[in-house]
Amino acid sequence: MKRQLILEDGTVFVGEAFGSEQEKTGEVVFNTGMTGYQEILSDPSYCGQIVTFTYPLIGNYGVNRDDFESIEPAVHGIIVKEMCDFPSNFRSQFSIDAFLKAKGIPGLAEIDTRKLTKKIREFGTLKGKMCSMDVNVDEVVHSLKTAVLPTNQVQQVSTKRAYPSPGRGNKVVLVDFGMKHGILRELTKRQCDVLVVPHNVTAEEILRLEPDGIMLSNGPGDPKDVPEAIQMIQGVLGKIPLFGICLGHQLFALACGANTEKMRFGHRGSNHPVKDLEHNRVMITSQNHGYTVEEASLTGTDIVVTHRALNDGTVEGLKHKFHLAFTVQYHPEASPGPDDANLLFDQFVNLMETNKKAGNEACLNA
Ligand SMILES: NC(=O)CC[C@H](N)C(=O)O
Repeated sequence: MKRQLILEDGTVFVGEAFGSEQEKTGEVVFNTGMTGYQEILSDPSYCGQIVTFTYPLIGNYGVNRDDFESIEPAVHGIIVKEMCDFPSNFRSQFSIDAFLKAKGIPGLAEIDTRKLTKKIREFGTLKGKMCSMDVNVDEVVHSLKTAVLPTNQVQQVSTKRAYPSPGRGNKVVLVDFGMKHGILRELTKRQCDVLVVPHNVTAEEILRLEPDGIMLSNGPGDPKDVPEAIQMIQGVLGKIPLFGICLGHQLFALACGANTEKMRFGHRGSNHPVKDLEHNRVMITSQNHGYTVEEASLTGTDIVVTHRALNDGTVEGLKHKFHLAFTVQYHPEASPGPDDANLLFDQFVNLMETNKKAGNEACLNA
């Protein structure tokens, strides 16, 4: 069966349909990872987006029960050059096609994904719609041009209620803005006693729990659409050690008085080189972001750049000059991708330990 992707600039890509028959609109983005499609399609930060894979063959090792980054995928569509119909792997339980059908997500194969990616690189991310062949293209283009992207993605994917992930180590409040489960796995691996809380938790609620640390997760959309989180961060900063990832990093920057801006086409993939400026080391990182912290806006704030993207020089890490708080724009939990930056979770545990030993003084006078 044929299906088409219609873009807001009028471009139409006709290919083979797979997955669900639902028609969905979204911001079309590309991911340059060579593996890890299951983690990518279940990463809640893709909420409302349609993901094109630049790697030409997707689906060959199937979908298994272990590699999900969320229970309900929030992505609005998947585009590939070639979809493997007969996956082969000892862990595979179903095909992408069967999985997407069950989850109401449309797929499109056999289109020129290089052409689509080049277009996005040149013009920036575009709104698009995955449609059947009998729609009126002009009408769809018109509706895409006037469509406003949603602003409530974090609300859609964040947990509705707090839930524990018990451990015997440091007490961590993990704020779920659309958390990848890899973050929870890394904290659990380090024996942390985690309480996952919804995105709209207040600073008072967190302080009442007396945690040893607070972790801000990744999440979808524009960080400026989550003002309640910015306020919460201002309320806990300097009182509890803090570690933020991706959306958490952007929210931290906003809370400290810096600014964020939308990038032309963002960073999505598991092969992004980042320089750790403090240790003069380069890491290959996993990334998925369309916004970035505007470097010029850091002047006059109390935060400094600790990491930088080597491809385009954008800010990839920050730390507070006076408080125990640091954040990264990339994904140290990997899943998918290289775990070069995994030690940041150890660094977070060390901060919590240091602060506890100092009777919380370290946090105030870092
Ligand atoms: N993975 C993330 O947390 C992404 C953050 C934000 N939604 C962005 O696109 O920049």
